[in-house]
This record gives sequence, structure tokens and C-alpha cells, in this order.
Amino acid sequence: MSVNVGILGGTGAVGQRFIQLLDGHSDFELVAITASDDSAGKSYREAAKWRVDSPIPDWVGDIEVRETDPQAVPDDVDLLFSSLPSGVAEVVEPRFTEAGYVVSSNSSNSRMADDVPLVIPEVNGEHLDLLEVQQDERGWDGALVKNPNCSTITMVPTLAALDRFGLETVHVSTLQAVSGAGYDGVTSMEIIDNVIPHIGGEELKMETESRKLLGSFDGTEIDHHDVNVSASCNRVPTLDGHLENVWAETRKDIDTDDARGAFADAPTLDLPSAPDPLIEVFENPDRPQPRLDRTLGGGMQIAVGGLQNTPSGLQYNCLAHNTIRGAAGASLLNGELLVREGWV
Ligand SMILES: N[C@@H](CC=O)C(=O)O
Repeated sequence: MSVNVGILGGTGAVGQRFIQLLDGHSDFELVAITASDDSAGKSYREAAKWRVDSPIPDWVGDIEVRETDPQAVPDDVDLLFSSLPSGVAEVVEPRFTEAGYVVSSNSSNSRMADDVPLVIPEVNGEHLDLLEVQQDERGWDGALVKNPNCSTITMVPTLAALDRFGLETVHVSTLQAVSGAGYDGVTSMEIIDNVIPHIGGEELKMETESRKLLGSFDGTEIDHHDVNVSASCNRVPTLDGHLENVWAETRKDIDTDDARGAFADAPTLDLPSAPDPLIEVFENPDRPQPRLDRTLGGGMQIAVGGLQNTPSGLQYNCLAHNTIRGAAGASLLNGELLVREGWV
């Protein structure tokens, strides 16, 4: 089976990851790339300032970049991945879904809209059925699915595993890599020899998206989980890989062995980009580390370590590759789920 796919906003940092991950994908064939008007008409090689750690696949370098407009995308594209800046995506994504395209988007707009599924396949794949409500309400032939913010994705699979004990309160402090801010996000003068204890809007995203992802779906709407999440987000001088320190309090008292068991039981899916296991637990207390562990499972695994019981609940560290599991890989996995569930 081969599904023709396109990328909206294919020249930026996440767009480049999409291309890297789609090169040789078993089920998806990349046939269209769009970008800003400045890039339209150029070859991808000319348009993109390529910075991913593998060469531009030759066949991609020759693709002509198109305008980000439904008229410019060929009709035989079955699925679109979006890595547009959120301000652009807010305007443009609905044009594609109205025109009948199915869009799996990493952009942050509309993630919290009531009729937009926010999905991590291993956590809440059943929320995809919210698309029926979305199509009814909006009159779209297409559909829009979002994946959460990278820092949320790093933590939520571990929280989903612990929720069997009744999650009540979560505190999290993040150490986020510079690639999360994009290539032009923080300058070297700002971040070398430094930590920036603020990432605009990030804490609210972690607090609200987590509750939606962990919520239950009754076939009509999502009932957001009532867990209290407090986040403190920090930019650190690593390139890729968000490390997070988590304290989780549950209704039932648990020890570190209970947590290990829950993490080991986290679901693995039969989808091309799904890692097995989903969560890798380290016993060595100085792991996971971004440089050593961000590419586990092709960058799709969640690494956990440093488990200990504290007066503030179970403490642990978790890590994921922010532009793979936290962005392009997340949208790709949602695309694979959309295909499996018959939405594409
Ligand atoms: N909003 C995130 C993006 C993820 O990589 C960040 O700023 O790190």
C-alpha cells in the first residue's frame, strides 16, 4: 500500500525532519512540498537551508516547491503533514480541510479546539473519532488532527501509564533543547554558557494539552482529565532532546516498582513509526541524557530514569527527541493511525 503525501511548510526545521523521516517510509510517498511564496517555483534544494544531520535525499532536492494553496497541490495527494508557523496554519489549514484534504498537523493553532482531536496514538488514539463531530459541525470533507507540543509529548505517555493509580497532581520542570525554538529562535549569544528560564506560552501548553490528551471521549466530546499540572519551562544549550524532571502524585500510594511495571505495560502499536517499547526505563541514575539517548527507537521512544519516591510523589526524569517524537515523527505517527483507521 502506498499513500501519496505532501508537506505544508516543508522548508523549516520540522519540515526537514518530515522529509528525513519520509525518505524510505514503507507506506507513504512524498509527492508535494509547499512553502512560502518566496520559495514557490524553486527546487527544494534551492529553497531550503538544509540543516538536518543527513543529506537531502536526491529525489527530494529536485522537487519543485509549491505555493501553500489547495489549488497548487495535486488532487492525488491523500494526506498532508503540516509544519506551518501557527499564525499561517490558522488561516491556511481550514482551506485545505474544506477542499477535502486530511491534514495531520504539528502547528500549535487549534490544538485545544473542542472538535479537533489532539492525539498521541499510544495514549488516546480513540480520540480520532472526534473527526466525525468535526466534519458534521464544520461541513468539511477533509479533517484536521493535531499532535501536542514537544514538551507535552515527552511527559504524557509516562503520565498515561501512571494514571492506572489515579493521577492527581503533576509538577514538571523542563530542560528544552534549542531546536525547539527553530533555527532562528535563540541566538548563540543568548544560549551559550546560559539557561533561559522562560519559553513563551510553553507552560500553559503543557498544563492544558496534558489534560485533553488524558481525557476521556464519549463519542461526542472530550472530558478533560482533572489532574493538576504545574510546569516550569527552561531553554538549555542542548541541540535536540527535551529532558524533563517530573513529580507525580497519585491517589493510590505507589513505589518505584509499581511505576516500572506501569511503564513496561505502556502500549506499543503496530504502526511503521511506533517504537517498541514505547518507554525505555534506565536503572543507571544519570540516564537518560539528551546526547546519549535522544535517538532511541529512531527518536520515537520515551526514555525514563532516576525513579525515586519523594514527599512530593514519584519523581523521575523523562526524555524524548523534540523534533522527531515531539514534532515531525508525532504527525507522521498520527498519519499512520489515520490510514489504519480508514480516514485516509
Ligand atoms: N515549543 C517547543 C517546541 C518543541 O520542540 C519548544 O520551544 O521547545
